[in-house]
Amino acid sequence: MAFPVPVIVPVLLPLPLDQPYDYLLANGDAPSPGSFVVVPFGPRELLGIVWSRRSPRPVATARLKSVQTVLDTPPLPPTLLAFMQTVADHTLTPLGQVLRLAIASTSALAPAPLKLAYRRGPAPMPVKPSIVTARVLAAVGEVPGEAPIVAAELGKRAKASAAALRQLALDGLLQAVEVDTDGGPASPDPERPPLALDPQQEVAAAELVAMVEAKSGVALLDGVPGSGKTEVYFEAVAAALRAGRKVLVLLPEIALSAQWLERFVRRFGEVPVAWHSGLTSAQRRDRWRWIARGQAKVVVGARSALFLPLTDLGLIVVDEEHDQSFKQEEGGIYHARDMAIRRAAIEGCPIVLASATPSLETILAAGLGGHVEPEANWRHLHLPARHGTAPAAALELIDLRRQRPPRGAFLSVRLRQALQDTLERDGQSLLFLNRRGYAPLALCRACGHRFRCPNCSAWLTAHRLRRRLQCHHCGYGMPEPAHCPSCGTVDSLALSGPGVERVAEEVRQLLPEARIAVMTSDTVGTANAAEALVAAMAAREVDILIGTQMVAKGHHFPDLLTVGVIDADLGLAGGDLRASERTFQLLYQVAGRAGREARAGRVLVQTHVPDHPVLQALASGDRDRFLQVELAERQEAGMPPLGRLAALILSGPERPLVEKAARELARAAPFDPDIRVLGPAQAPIALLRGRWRERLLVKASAEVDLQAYLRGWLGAQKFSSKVMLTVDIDPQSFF
Ligand SMILES: Nc1ncnc2c1ncn2[C@@H]1O[C@H](COP(=O)(O)OP(=O)(O)OP(=O)(O)O)[C@@H](O)[C@H]1O
Ligand SMILES: [Zn+2]
Repeated sequence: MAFPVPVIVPVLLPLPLDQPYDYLLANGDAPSPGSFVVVPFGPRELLGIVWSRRSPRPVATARLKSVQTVLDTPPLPPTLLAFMQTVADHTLTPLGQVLRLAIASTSALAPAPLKLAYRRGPAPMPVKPSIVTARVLAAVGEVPGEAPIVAAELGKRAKASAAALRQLALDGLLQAVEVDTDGGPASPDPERPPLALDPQQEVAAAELVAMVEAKSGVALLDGVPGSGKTEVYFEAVAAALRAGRKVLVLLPEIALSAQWLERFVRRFGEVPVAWHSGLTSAQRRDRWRWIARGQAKVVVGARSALFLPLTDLGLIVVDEEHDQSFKQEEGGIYHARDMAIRRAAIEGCPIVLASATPSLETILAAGLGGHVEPEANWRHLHLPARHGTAPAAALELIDLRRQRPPRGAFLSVRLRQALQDTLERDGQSLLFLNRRGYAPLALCRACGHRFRCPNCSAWLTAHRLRRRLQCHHCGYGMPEPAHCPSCGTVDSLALSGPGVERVAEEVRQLLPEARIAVMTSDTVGTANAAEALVAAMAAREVDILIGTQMVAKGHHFPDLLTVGVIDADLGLAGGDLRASERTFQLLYQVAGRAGREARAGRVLVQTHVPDHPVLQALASGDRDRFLQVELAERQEAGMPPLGRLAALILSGPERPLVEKAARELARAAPFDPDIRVLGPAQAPIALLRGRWRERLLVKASAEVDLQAYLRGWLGAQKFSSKVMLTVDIDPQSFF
């Protein structure tokens, strides 16, 4: 006689741990890897998932605790489990922390709400049924086995009250059951007619469709703004849908993507399933379930969507692949574009990276720029011209050293005239300044005291609308002071430099008749507000839109004729490795908003350094030469993408402890002739949200297995509980 044998199941918990723990499951078959379970952990109960690999430190069976519940949520698919392991290995993030990314919210696991429904019950047909009874029984069908009908629907069809149905159930003529009525989202239809593609679009679309059919490949879809990149990759989306497979599209700031969604609906007739941080918990729950059950055919989302339990993927798209928002900097540091390439490989599907200004990483991998051979399986698809007749907008540099704005103002005469002309020609203008608030610096006129954040090494930014001084790193804020805290002088607050609010003030004085709107995360705090403002701009209810990088992204405003860049030099200061690359990307993208339809556009760029390579590249339109020069410089310096970097950041509330830990860590670095460890050095933002920060930078040549080196080094380190180590592989920011 066989006794039920308890099985041992490894369970991964969403904690910063690298390994699963073993648990016992009494009397049962081991649930498949990826299944959701609830287990005791210390005094708590935690949700975890069954992992595919046993704990490397086995514990005697007698001491193992038991799994409490196995949920009937669909298990995470094996490809997602493999992907999670890949992310953990690449980013040196504990596996359990990666799991946390994949189980975005536990409420998402709640089963679908059930509805009351009726089917035919066991009691025999009455000889003389009432009229209502006859109608109801006709509606549910004669045989007990038939599919139940939801109560409300049945009541309507048979013109019967809820009470009448209940009575019939008591009589056994009906049988009450509960059904899951969530049929999932409507499916986008690939068979709707696409736009007629122009020849260059046609060629690119055909290549992408071929990749979808071949189920592999990485394509850089490199097209100037307005060339129709979206329309082109929509054809690849259609091909994947026709093949019965699913599609994941990653967009930066999905909350801002109303125009993209509209175009999707025009092409496919239905909205895709959107996934982003602005969802309510009910929306999150429904959508997660649709995805887990395979009902969502197209999912569009911000970087977090990369960890959704999609199966049968036929295509991944990363739009605006160069965008900084794809890098998650906290709670598991990863780059969604780089990880998306890995997920595509695991899923066995192609991936499209779309951009008008690809990152140097992508340029290099695609073999563009002639530096190296493209990586195997990479393709470069080029759309060199705008769709339609609109010529590219003319770009003019305004040398602020010669054409100085009037005293106390920030717009040169040339730019002021352009705004006025545009208004008279009934066109719209866009002014871009990548700085929120009114002024970046607040100081006392009498003693020069500057206001800084108590929690961060940063100056406070003045926000006029709210009459407050604010820290953009930690959110600390204080009301505008009536007197100087240092010398006591009353009314001595001076605000220095421009932010978008101040530019808006200047434009309002200049063109009082113009309708002006400001677009920053302060003025449009929610996705709905952003959507409304974009709609107002598209509907010509705004003459001049002034904003931060929020205005640069993907918008298509047919009557936008003039783009003005208030301070092109802003991003060039500071000496960040990617300062030039990023400034070029941002300005090129903003410039691309001008003159997108019938009327020609122009772009005016104010700068103090018109000879800077970035500004010369913008003025000449020679992007590829600029990229060559940048790549050559990176090669010279051994910097990414031609070399590799990792940043180690130590932080904690007590400065001496952090500094000591950083020194000890540096001292313990193993020798390797191909690796240099730089630092420790105080971080540029030495105090952030009340934590002191020290940085080390690890620099290696491209062939080195940096992760292996770091694992060997960091694995042996012990830190005080008051010091935290954060590892940032391929860092994008260096603050
Ligand atoms: N073949 C086509 N037929 C009709 N309209 C098109 C076609 N291709 C593109 N368009 C239109 O041209 C505009 C620009 O296209 P789209 O936004 O796809 O370009 P893009 O390259 O993604 O631009 P950006 O990089 O600026 O976001 C859109 O309004 C789009 O609908
Ligand atoms: Zn702060």
